[in-house]
Amino acid sequence: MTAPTVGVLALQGDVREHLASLTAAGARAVPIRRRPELEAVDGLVLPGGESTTMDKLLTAFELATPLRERIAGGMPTFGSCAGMILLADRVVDAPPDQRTLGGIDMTVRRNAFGRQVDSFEQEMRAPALADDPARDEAIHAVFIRAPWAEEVGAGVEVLATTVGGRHPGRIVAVRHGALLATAFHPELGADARVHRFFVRMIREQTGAEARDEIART
Ligand SMILES: NC(=O)CC[C@H](N)C(=O)O
Repeated sequence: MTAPTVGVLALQGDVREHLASLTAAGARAVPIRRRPELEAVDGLVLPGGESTTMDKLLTAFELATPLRERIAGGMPTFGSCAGMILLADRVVDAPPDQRTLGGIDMTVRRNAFGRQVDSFEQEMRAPALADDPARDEAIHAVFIRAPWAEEVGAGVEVLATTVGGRHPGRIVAVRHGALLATAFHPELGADARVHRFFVRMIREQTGAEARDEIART
């Protein structure tokens, strides 16, 4: 199968790192700033950065509505950190006028782990994200002013929770259908497992669409 084309929203945040991780995961990775570029991708990454700023830039670049439509239409989308906030249906501890793109039935708390100085790294068990789920390998997770999911709806699969530290047991990776979110930054460092997981999600989705198309004709 040819490599899926995966966009990285390139308005703000750590775009370059996601492009590199997606390439390492076998995708054709492209930065996205305009609507026609968005229409050409099989999946999209919403990078970390600052969700309030991204919200404003999405409106300024006239991307908010087309993005909401594509996400609602089933485009596989992966949000990390600020991107996780953008994918949440509900946000707490955010400015009252902050909007999200939505899609994942969860409430996310912004800056939940504390301020910038409270940023931390830890090894987490996340077998669902591994290349081989039978091998329970630890994932090295980097949290930078990260959110957590305060509550998730019935259709949301929890993929990872924090261990130890000041805030153990917090939900920091979820999947809801074609949508994936992590509170941490898998694009920092050489481990492309989360991006490979996302590329597999896109391949599953495009494979299913191709089978539907054949069934219709
Ligand atoms: N590293 C990050 O993406 C931080 C997210 C940031 N705290 C926000 O609210 O958007």
